[in-house]
Amino acid sequence: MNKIEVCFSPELIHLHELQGKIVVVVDIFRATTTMVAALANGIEEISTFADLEECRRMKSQGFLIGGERNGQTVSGFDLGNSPVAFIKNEYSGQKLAMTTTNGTLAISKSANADEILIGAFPNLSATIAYIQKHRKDVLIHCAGWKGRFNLEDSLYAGALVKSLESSHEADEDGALAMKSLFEKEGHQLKGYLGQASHAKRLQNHGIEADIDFCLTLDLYDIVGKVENEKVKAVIKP
Ligand SMILES: O=C(O)[C@H](CS(=O)(=O)O)OP(=O)(O)O
Repeated sequence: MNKIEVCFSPELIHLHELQGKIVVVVDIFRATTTMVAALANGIEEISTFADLEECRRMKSQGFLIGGERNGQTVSGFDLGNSPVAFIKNEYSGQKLAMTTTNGTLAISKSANADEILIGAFPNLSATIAYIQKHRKDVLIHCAGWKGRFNLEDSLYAGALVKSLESSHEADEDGALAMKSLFEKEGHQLKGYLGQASHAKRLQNHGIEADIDFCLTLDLYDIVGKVENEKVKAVIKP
């Protein structure tokens, strides 16, 4: 049986071994959900940047540039960090460069993993199917918020731990705790996560549609995967 564990913040990732594992990076609100929505709606590949100015420079190389700081679209960028911006296929065929507060940092801190997947509720089942097929130990890397624990990434971690229980043993307390949380609250994702502090921040920015989208299950049959430092869609797990 393989193992599954949870890291609750990029600040704690140094405590975990990444080599040989599939690392699932998750930032439900909103970076990884936005990446999955972008790929499912025709974006060819996504380059991620922790540094804002590096990301901005990609515009001159023909990239669409998307990003936020403190939840607000960066001045001069084409897009912010909203998954809903992609759902009408408007940017199909383009390459996206992206920088966000938490999600892109978690991806850069996962570089030593065997494989890096991009986790989101709208492609939860596809990601589960990919992991079941590839049979490796799994580490769920929650992006959290500015180094802190958050509810939404942790509940997603619980959903993965629960769904993989026949193939992956949760042998550490974080994974066991999140499985219990998902067993208790997973049936009412939108009700439970509506109280999360990041959901409230998004409400304050007037972007309730993003919350709803980020908590919708299984809209897409693709897996987001980092290949040669770009996030791409794997269509068939
Ligand atoms: O855009 C978001 O929702 C957040 C912004 S912040 O952390 O609330 O400042 O960024 P993300 O990297 O997607 O968590």
